[in-house]
Parts: sequence; C-alpha cells; structure tokens
Amino acid sequence: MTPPPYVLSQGVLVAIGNALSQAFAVGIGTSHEANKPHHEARPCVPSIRQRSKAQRPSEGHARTIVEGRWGMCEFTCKCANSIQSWNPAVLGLLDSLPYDEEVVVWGRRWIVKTSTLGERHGYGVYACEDIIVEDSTSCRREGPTLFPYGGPIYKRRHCNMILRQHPEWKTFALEMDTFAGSTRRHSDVRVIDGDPIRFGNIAGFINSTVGTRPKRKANCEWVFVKGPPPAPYGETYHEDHCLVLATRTIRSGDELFTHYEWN
Ligand SMILES: C[S@@+](CC[C@H](N)C(=O)[O-])C[C@H]1O[C@@H](n2cnc3c(N)ncnc32)[C@H](O)[C@@H]1O
Repeated sequence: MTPPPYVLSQGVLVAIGNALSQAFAVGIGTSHEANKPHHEARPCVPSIRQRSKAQRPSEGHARTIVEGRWGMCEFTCKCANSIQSWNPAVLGLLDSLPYDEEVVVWGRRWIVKTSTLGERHGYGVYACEDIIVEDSTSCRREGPTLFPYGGPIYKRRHCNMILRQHPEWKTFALEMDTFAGSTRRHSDVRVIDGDPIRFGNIAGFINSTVGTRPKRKANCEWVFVKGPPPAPYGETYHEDHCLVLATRTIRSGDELFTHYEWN
C-alpha cells in the first residue's frame, strides 16, 4: 500500500521558513546587523597586516645569523630601467611612518623624531618602552629582535643603476651578502633599498655611532639571517632577511644607534 503523502500544516511551514532564513542570515554574517545603516556596520575582520603590526615576533625562533658586517653603500652607475614595487606589509612594516607620533612595529612602541645628533642630521628612532638585554656581553647576537630592515631587494649592479638616477636614495641602501664566505659575485650582491619614507622601513632612521660627539654607544645591530623571519612574518616573507637586534638594554626614551659607515 502506498503511504499517504506527508502533509505539513501551514504553521509548521512558516516555522521552518523562519528558521531557515535565520540560519542563512547568521551564515553570511548579517542576522542582527541587516537593518542597521551602512555606517554602523562593524569593522571587517583584521587583515594579516593589521595583526602583524601589533604582534611581537616569536623569540624562540632559531636564527641562523651569518657573521659579518653590514653597512650603508655608496654607488656609481649608468641608468636604471626597473624599479621594483614593494609592499611593507609582507614584513609587518607600516605603509608610512609619521614623525613625532608613537607607532607600533613588531609589537614594540617607537617614535621617529629629530635625532639627538641635532636637526641637521635628520631623524632618529627612539624606544617608547624598555627593552632588556640580560647579559649584554656574552649574548650580543642573541638580543631581542626589534624589527626587520625591509625594502625591495636588488642586485648591486641594478641598484647602482637606480641610485645613479636617484642619488637621494643611497643613504638607505643596505648590502646583504657582504659576509665572509659569500659566494656571490660582487655585482650580484643583494642590496635592500630601505627608504623609510617610501617603504615604512623604520630601521632606515637609525643613526650611526661613527663620528658622534659625545660618543654614542651602539645599542643595536643589524644582522643577516638565513631563511624567513620569525612567525608570524615568515608566513608571507620567505627569503633571507636582515634584522635589527638589541645589543644592550635600551630604556624608554633612548635613541637607537648602531655602527655603520655613512660618510
Ligand atoms: C640611515 S640614515 C639615518 C637617518 C637619518 N638621520 C635621516 O633622518 O634620514 C643615514 C644618514 O643619517 C645621517 N647620520 C647617520 N649617522 C650620523 C652621525 N653619526 N653623524 C651625523 N649624521 C649621521 C647621515 O646623513 C647619513 O647619511
């Protein structure tokens, strides 16, 4: 015998309809917000970039630091044909760096303002919180990570060409492969264009101890590290990179200094 067709009352149908429409609305995130005017809508979920600005990198990350010395480079060359674009967010840097205003980079607070060296030497980077280095003599290269030295990477020969056209960029170019044992040819050595204005590279505002009076002591150092940066930055940036590490305890209000030839 054929079973009778299953008949639902109108009340049951309405109840099911309401339940379905509610479930669907929750699924697309509009249930109780749907009737609000547009400007009251909640902000969207933070992007990786927003999160990375506020997050301090994991210190447990094993670093393979390559011994060597890095310095700003001087260039001469002919002409440029390819200038790379670069997104500061891939290394957790800010799009732009305001002066005289606190910013958070890699989970620490900093301010960029006129250097203690004096106005004619431009800006410097100051800590807005204490950064403790436990044993500054024996752990020099194990100090806390401050932030990366970021920007588009060029081979030296291409950078030479570009800097010929833009001589104002040269003070921020950092050579990566200058350590003993590097097998790269001179012209293939990689150079980071770390212009802080164009690329949010806060490290580009760090001044040198060289020639300072009274003599400034270096409290940080940039190092070349094989492989990606510590989490969460390694998720989007997979290459070798340069980091700025604290080498001595830095107190809130101290200006960062490292040793590099700039003249
Ligand atoms: C990487 S930038 C540092 C940020 C720079 N003060 C600025 O505002 O752009 C290097 C330049 O800063 C200046 N500078 C860095 N260290 C210095 C020092 N010890 N004495 C004088 N000027 C210095 C020089 O003009 C140098 O070319």
